[in-house]
Amino acid sequence: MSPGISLPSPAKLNLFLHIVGRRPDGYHELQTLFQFLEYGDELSFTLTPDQPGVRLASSIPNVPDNDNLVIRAAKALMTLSDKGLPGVTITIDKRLPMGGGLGGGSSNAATTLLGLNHLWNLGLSNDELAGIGLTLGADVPVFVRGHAAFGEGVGEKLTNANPPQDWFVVIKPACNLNTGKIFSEQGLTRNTPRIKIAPAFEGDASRYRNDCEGVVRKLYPEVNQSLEWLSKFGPARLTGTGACIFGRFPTESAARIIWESKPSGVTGFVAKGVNISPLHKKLAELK
Ligand SMILES: C[C@](O)(CO)[C@H](O)COP(=O)(O)OP(=O)(O)OC[C@H]1O[C@@H](n2ccc(N)nc2=O)[C@H](O)[C@@H]1O
Ligand SMILES: Nc1ncnc2c1ncn2[C@@H]1O[C@H](COP(=O)(O)OP(=O)(O)OP(=O)(O)O)[C@@H](O)[C@H]1O
Repeated sequence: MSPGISLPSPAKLNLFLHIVGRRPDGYHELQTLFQFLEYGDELSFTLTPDQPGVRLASSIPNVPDNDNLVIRAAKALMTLSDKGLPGVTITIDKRLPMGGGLGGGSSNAATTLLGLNHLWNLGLSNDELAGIGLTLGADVPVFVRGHAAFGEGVGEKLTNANPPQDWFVVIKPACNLNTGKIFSEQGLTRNTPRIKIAPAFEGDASRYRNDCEGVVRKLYPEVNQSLEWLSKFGPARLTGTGACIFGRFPTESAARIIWESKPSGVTGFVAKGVNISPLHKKLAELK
């Protein structure tokens, strides 16, 4: 049996997302609050000393392996090392909807960076891994660092935060949504005044919003309908550029009661918000 490990690749929520400006390269400057969910994909890494290189046990639908963030992250690490590294087969057990604003691809990239740093004994620091992660996507660094955080810039300037670890009902409306398209919409709010990060948010993200919500609601009636339904029970909001939305509840049972009353055909899940990533909890157990 070849040595290997299995690691969680959790989802994130943007508890709020403000667009505060635009950089000369067209990217939007954000202020956001990231929290992890105790729910996500699972990645398994099996070393294959007799077979060099990195490969997926099976492909993800509609994502060529060379574009898969897992392969891109593994290759980025491989090129950094001059050691003869053993090959690895990576299995992705996907639970997170893709293109849902839950950061599944970015989280998979971060789990790969941390998992292979561990398995290959590369000794890279989380700062170094976050730097590599940023070249793969703006949301990768927060998953690498593994602590709930305020994100600024495009989300890479991180300040640790401790929002309440509530329970969430997450709904995936039946539409697929493209981040680039939402950020290029004319009607998008791009001038929300910057807020002072600490301690203004302490414990209460409910007075903040997601600036993408207006255009997403207009373009995707499915998102609008889901938000209308979920907001009957408390504040409900979009995560990232959507399409997923979430409602916050103080207890698991409160969240489950609402989940059980969902209209037929609605998909999603119930999960706890956590300030330390499940990935980092698992890695700490392995040390
Ligand atoms: C929406 C968030 O999930 C919030 O956490 C992230 O900001 C998404 O960041 P990301 O994963 O880097 O997004 P991508 O899917 O690579 O971005 C697709 C496209 O959206 C636009 N984009 C993305 C992020 C950003 N801050 N400003 C942008 O204008 C860019 O045109 C980019 O080419
Ligand atoms: N391992 C992967 N898992 C999911 N998507 C991947 C992966 N590798 C590449 N991708 C590509 O990335 C796109 C975005 O996927 P992801 O699940 O990260 O979306 P998201 O939840 O909207 O992320 P974000 O909140 O960062 O915008 C997918 O549509 C897919 O083409």
